[in-house]
Amino acid sequence: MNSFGHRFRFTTFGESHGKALGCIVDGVPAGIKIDEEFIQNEMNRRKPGSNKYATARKEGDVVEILSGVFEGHTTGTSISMIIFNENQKSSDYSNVKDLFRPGHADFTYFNKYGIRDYRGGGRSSARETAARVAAGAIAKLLLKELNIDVKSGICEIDGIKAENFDFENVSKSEIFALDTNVEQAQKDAILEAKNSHNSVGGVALINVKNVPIGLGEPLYFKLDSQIANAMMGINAVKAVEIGDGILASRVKGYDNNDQIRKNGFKTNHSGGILGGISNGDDINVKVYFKATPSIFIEQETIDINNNEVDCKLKGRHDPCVAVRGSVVAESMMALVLADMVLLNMSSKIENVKKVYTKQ
Ligand SMILES: Cc1cc2nc3c(=O)[nH]c(=O)nc-3n(C[C@H](O)[C@H](O)[C@H](O)COP(=O)(O)O)c2cc1C
Ligand SMILES: C=C(O[C@@H]1CC(C(=O)O)=C[C@@H](OP(=O)(O)O)[C@H]1O)C(=O)O
Repeated sequence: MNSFGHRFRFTTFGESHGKALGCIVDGVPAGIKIDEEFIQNEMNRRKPGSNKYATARKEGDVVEILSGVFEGHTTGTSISMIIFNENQKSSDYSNVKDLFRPGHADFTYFNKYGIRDYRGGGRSSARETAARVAAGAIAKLLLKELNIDVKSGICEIDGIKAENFDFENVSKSEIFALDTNVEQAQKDAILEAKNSHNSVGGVALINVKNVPIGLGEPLYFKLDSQIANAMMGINAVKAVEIGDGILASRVKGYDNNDQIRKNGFKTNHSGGILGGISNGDDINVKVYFKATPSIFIEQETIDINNNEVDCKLKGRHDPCVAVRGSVVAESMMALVLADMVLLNMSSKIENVKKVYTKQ
C-alpha cells in the first residue's frame, strides 16, 4: 500500500496483469463538479497502445467511479475509482519467470520479498500509473476551481533537444507551447531505437501557471522537496530539476538571483519556489526518464538460483517511457499542489477566521 499527501491523499492498488487497478482519493472538499469526460480524457492521454511510439498493449483505461461522487459533485467522502485490465498477455513473461530483467525491478523485488509477480513485473509495472492519472484528474479539477493550470511537454529525447525549447535557459525562453509536442527528430530517434530492438530516454517539462504565493510547508515539507519526492516516485525517473536546476550550481549568484520589481520577478531561475514556498511565478520542473529497461537485445543476467544466463525478452514495451511518462508527471504535480493548497488554508489566522466567523 502506498500513501501520498497530507490533506489531499491518495493511494493506489492493483497489478499490471491482475484483474484491475484503481485508486482511493481522500480529503477532497465537497462540492467540486466532477467532469467524467475530463477524467477519461486524462486517462486517454497516458493510455498504452495508442500509437507506434508507445507499447502495443492496448487498454481502454476506462475509469469507473465507485464512490465519493453524488449527482456529479464530490461529497467530501473518499473517491474510489477502478480501471479493469483487458489486454494482459502473461505468456510473454513465461521465459523470465525465474530470471531478472536487467534494468527492471525484478532483482530487488525478489530479494526484498522472496516472492514476485513476474507477469509484467506486477506492482512494479508502470501500468500502476494509470491509477495515478485518475487520482491526478481529481486534483486537477480542484486546481481548476482556483484557475491553477498544470501542463507538460517533452523537451528532450535521446539527447535531442526540442528546437523551440531553450533548454539551457529555461527562465528566459518562451517554452510553454507545450502539451507533449514531440518533434520530428525526436520521433525519429524513438523509432530508430525501436527498430534496432533498443530504447531511449527523455526529459519532460512540467509547467504550472497561476500559482498562488504561499504553497509549501517549511521546513520539512518544502514544496520543492514534495515535488521531487512525487516525481522520483514515478517509474524510470532518475533525476528532477527545479527551475534552472543543475545550471544554478554553475552560474554566479548575480545571474541566478531573480531580481524583484513591484509587479513581480524579472526572471524565473528559481522555478517559482523560494525557501520551499511558491513565490507566485510559474513552477517549472524537469523530470528525467531513463531509457526503457525492457529491450529486445540479448543481455546477461542471473536466475533466482544465481546461475549466469542470457536474457532474451518477448512482449510489448514502450521504446521511450518519457512520452507517456510526462502525463504521469503532470498528474503527480497536480496531486502535490492540491495537497499544498489545502494545507496552506490554515497558515494564517485570517484565513481560519474567514471560514469560522460570520461575515
Ligand atoms: C509511462 C511509463 C511506461 C513504462 N513502460 C515500460 C515498458 O513498456 N517496459 C519497461 O520495461 N519499462 C517501462 N517503464 C519503466 C519501468 O516501469 C521501470 O523502469 C521499472 O519499474 C523499474 O523502476 P525504476 O526504473 O524506477 O528503477 C515505464 C515507465 C513509465 C513511467
Ligand atoms: C500496460 C502499460 O504499460 C506497461 C508498462 C511496463 C513496465 O514494465 O512498466 C511494461 C509493459 O507491460 P506489459 O508487458 O504487461 O504490456 C507496458 O505495456 C500501461 O502503461 O498501461
